This record gives sequence, structure tokens and C-alpha cells, in this order.
Amino acid sequence: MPLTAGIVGLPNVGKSTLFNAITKSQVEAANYPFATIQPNVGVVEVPDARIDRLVEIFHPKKTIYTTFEFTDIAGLVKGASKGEGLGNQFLSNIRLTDAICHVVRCFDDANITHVENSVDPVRDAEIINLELNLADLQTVENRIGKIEKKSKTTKDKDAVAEMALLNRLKPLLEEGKPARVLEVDEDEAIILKGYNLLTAKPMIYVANLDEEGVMDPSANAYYNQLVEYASSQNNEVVALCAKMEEELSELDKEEKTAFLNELGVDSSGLDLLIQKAYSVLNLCTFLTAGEDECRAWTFKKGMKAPDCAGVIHTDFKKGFIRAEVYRFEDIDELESEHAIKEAGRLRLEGKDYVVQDGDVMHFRFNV
Ligand SMILES: Nc1ncnc2c1ncn2[C@@H]1O[C@H](COP(=O)(O)OP(=O)(O)OP(=O)(O)O)[C@@H](O)[C@H]1O
Ligand SMILES: [Mg+2]
Repeated sequence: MPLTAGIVGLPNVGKSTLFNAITKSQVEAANYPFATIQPNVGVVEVPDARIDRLVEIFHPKKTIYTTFEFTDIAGLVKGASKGEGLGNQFLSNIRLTDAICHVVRCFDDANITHVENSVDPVRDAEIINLELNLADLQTVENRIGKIEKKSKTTKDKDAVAEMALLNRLKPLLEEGKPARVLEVDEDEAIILKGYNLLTAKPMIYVANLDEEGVMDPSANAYYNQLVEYASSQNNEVVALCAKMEEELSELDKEEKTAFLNELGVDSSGLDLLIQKAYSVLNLCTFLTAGEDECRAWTFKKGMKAPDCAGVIHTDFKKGFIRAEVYRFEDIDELESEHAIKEAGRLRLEGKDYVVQDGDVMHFRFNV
């Protein structure tokens, strides 16, 4: 089940340009609102220097990075929650994603139409957030309409518990706050998840700067305004220039590295965004290494060894016996599995082992 982040924002802020950089595919990125009508999905490799290092050590026949999906969604406008623009359709497309990547225009260009006629990142972000908020409020009100009576008349335990949650959620949304800030216990978290609320999803802001701005974002007033706004809600901002990322995505790996070195940065804005999307979802990576294949696998923080084995194949989980585990740092230092064994750094772990980010795993199983 791939994890996906939906790219949202006002029309014409650079969503499709960023998406093109993501997929290198030819999604239309034209200079007019509503250029995108169908949601589009792009799959990216999650850059991981640990895999690059394993490849140096094992020289495998195959190298596989873990992946992440982005969905390009057409521009939302004021009133989207009431069906303005292509409102409801787009909101329902975001509902199916795991995280939201909110693109905000932070570049001046008189030739590129702005639906609100001026560049103002905080106002723009608030327009989108309000629409997401109103859409959630509708969901919550519909749900209240369905169970309020039941909770009062039958005193049904589940209905009463759910009403208690809804009665805290509604005023919060009415205040304009996102559902993700509500404090909930484990049972409530399950109910909340079932609503698929837009403002409950983790959000990352993307400040889409011009090429000059991206060289030193902290010197850019638009960027600083957005960072201040985002941090007041505990959200992070990734600075990038979508247009430059699109150009970068056409280069091969060496050319790209050379280009980034010239700019004096280690990784592209897009790579940072992918990594951030991965981390806001609490995703971790375990590795498998050998002469046939070096590969990164995604798992959720806290997962135990048999479940991680199941990420590779359901048979690995069913027939799980034990896992042989060493740390990436150990192979990085010692450069062979033989040396790891000699040094006593290979561990045998059972079914209760909580797998850690950066573990290199060999699963032993019975079929
Ligand atoms: N960082 C940037 N600097 C300058 N121009 C940019 C930048 N990012 C995008 N653009 C330009 O802005 C225009 C609109 O971009 P794009 O089509 O990606 O917007 P969009 O958000 O997908 O719009 P829509 O909601 O209509 O689909 C394009 O002409 C694109 O080249
Ligand atoms: Mg678009």
C-alpha cells in the first residue's frame, strides 16, 4: 500500500510544475488556472545515501529505493468547500491521501496570473486552510446529525463516546483550528481516522520561490512570512523553486550533483520535500543487502520484526522464525558481513523485536 501526499494550493502557484519535477512526466503546466482537471499520481524514489553506500559494498545486481507517491490536485479556490471551482471533486481527491503538501506562491512574476491579484503567502495559505477546515466542519456536522439522537435516546456506549469526541472537534474547527491539534486517546484516534478529515492529515508547506530566492530563502520576505505562519501551527516549510526542480529533474545523477555543488547545497529542494513527507508520516526504512539486491523498505515506526517481514512477503510473516540484524553504521564501518560477525555485531532477534530505522535485516522463515 503506497503512501501518498496530495499537492494542494491556489490555482497557478506551481503545483503542476512541482509535480512534473516529481514524475518527469508531461503533466500540463500551463499558465492558466485549472490547467489540471484529473488528479495525477507520480511515484518518486526516496533518496537514501545508505542504499548508495550498500551498493558500494555489495555491488548488487539490483538496487531498489523505497518509493513515495504524490498526487497533483487542481487548484482550490475560495468557496471550494461549497463546490466553487471544481471544489468538491478536488476535496475528495485529497481525502484519499495520507499527507498534504501545500504549495504557496512566493515568487513575483507579472506574467503569471494570481487568482487573488497579488502575492501574499499567508493570505493564500489561509484561504486554502479555511476551505479544508469548512469541508471538515461539514463532515463533522453530518456525523453529528447521524448519531446525536441515538446517543441521547439509546445511551448506546459507542454513540455517546463518539458524540463526546464530536463535541470537542466541532468548536475547534469553528475556531479555524485544524483537527490534527485535537488531543485524543487511542479509541478516539481510531474514530477520528475513520472520518478522513483533511485537517487531521500532516501538512508540509512548500514555499515556491524564484531562482534567486532559493539561493538564500531566509533573505526572502515571502518565505519568512510563511515560515512564521507555519511555525505558529507547528508545521514545517520546505523552500524550493519548482521551475528549477523541473529543470533539475531532466539531468542525470552526476549532472545534478555537479549543479547542486555549484549552488553550494547538498540536496535539491525536492529531495528535502520527499524526505520530509516521509518523516511527517512517521515512516522508517529497514534495509536488505546482498549480492543480488540492495533494497530499502518502508515501515511504520514501532512495527515488530514479523510485521516488517510481512512488508517483503506475507509468507515471511506467516513462517517467521527469527531475524538476523545488524546496523547500517556497522556495515558502513566494517564493510563486510563477515567482519560484522567476527566483531560480534550480528544480533538474532525474535518476534517481539521492534525494528529500528537503519537496521539491515535477514529474515529466517518456514513455509
Ligand atoms: N518558482 C517559480 N518561479 C517562476 N515561475 C514559476 C515557478 N513555479 C511555477 N512557475 C510558473 O507558474 C505557472 C503556473 O504553474 P503551474 O501550472 O505549475 O501551476 P498550478 O498550481 O498547477 O496551477 P493550476 O491550479 O491551474 O493547475 C507556470 O507558467 C510555471 O512555469
Ligand atoms: Mg496544475
